[in-house]
Amino acid sequence: MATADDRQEWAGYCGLHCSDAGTGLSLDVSGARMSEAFLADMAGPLSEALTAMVALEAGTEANPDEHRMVGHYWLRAPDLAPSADLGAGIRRSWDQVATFLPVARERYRSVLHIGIGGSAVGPRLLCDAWHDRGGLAVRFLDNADPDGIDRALRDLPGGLERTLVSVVSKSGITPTPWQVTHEVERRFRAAGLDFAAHAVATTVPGSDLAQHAAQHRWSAVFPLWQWVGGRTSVTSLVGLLPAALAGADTEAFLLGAAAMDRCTRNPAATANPAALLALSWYWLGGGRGDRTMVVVPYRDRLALLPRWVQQLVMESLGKRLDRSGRVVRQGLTVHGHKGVSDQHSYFQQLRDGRDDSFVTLIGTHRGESGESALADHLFCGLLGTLEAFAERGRPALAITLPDYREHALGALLALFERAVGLYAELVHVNAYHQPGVDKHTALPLLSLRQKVLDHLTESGEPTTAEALADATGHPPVTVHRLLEHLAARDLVRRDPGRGPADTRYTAVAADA
Ligand SMILES: O=P(O)(O)OC[C@H]1O[C@H](O)[C@H](O)[C@@H](O)[C@@H]1O
Repeated sequence: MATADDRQEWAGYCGLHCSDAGTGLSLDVSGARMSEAFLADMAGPLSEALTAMVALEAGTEANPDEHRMVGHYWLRAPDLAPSADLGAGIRRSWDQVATFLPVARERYRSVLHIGIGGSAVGPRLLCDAWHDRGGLAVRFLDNADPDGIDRALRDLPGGLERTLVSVVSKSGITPTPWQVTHEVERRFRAAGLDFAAHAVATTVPGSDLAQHAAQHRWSAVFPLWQWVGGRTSVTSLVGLLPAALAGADTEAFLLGAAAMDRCTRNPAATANPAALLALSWYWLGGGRGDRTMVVVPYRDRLALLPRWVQQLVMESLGKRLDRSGRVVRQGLTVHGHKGVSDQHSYFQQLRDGRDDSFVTLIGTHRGESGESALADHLFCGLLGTLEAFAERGRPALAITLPDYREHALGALLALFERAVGLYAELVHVNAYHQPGVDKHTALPLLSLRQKVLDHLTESGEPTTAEALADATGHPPVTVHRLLEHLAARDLVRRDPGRGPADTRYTAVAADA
């Protein structure tokens, strides 16, 4: 017999349960326990947010700080683009991939995808989710770690001679992809291979990367546009090219995203899953991100989803200023990995300790055809977690998908893109620029590295960090930290003293 609490829970669940027939996605935000009064109070701000979203999709300068439009929704609905030219450009980019695919499949067995941030996180999620679609083996070089490159090149199907190098950088100037590309080019040269014949670039026309690819006669250059941000580029060729090379059905992926976009244009909040998510985030975090969002996909193939959501949310919402220039230091912290695994780790704190987060559990009803009843163990882990959090009064949201195939995943990613855009409107921040990101943090230290090695080589004398600081004009702490690294790499000899101040360093070898 249902108790009064059960009936109350049931009423709240039914009132806010949102299912979209077009995508099969269902959203349950009842665990947020939003009040009727809150929903009523937010009707106005939400209406304004939805109106701003209509203007954004019509091509207004929704990113005023960079004087740009925001066009990732047009990527899956080119007819929405504010000009026929833009729409035609998007379709041409699809045609360019379709033409390239058979050539690539014939010539290559592997892909080395070089990119970082939004030029890697989304593509990696797609290629991991659909790793067995029978296409090329796609490996990601998304960090400046030579060991990571060695690992990616080890046992590369077909070896370097059958490998396509796909360099993705919207701006075309991000240092790490450049450094990694030069390193990979060295590996190709050492193997006696013509790197340019194996290389393609995806970047904004006219960028340094585009010019470099043209000058060095790389195989192809695929287009990006300034009105697509890195964190919202997964439905551009940034995601479509690697996914297509991996053998995925990228048309279904775009159709799923477009279907969710249609659903999240609905002005009725309770029928708009993105609106419900944005309102839940606002309610749970007081519009200040006072609770951390923990994203937990209950599928191994979606284990990289939290990293994609993390960049999308935190790079969009984590802003010092709001749109009127007030200092707000906004944000919404995201972490997570996968269920059920995480239930046996940090869930202890989430249920029992600090009450400063909310979970968003993401499950799929189906996996691979004919999978065992273990899939029910997995899904019941999700359901059990919802109950367990409710029991402790800890907020938990749930998103369920029919499966993790292209259409469903397109819908899921589009849902989060729209929810972030609506939430940003509710808290009045520009979600589409990233003034806090410095692409060039390593460059001054690399320059100092060379100065230190040159100085030690010229002097030949054991030298302290402070003396090198004076000689190079850098703080002694910075110089000492770098010297300790160079000593550990046997690039300088370290004569230890009692502490950092009286340790001396001498050059031992030419710059490695
Ligand atoms: O694609 P790129 O221009 O190389 O940029 C790669 C990344 O650089 C920065 O970190 C931006 O904040 C990210 O949004 C972007 O995805």
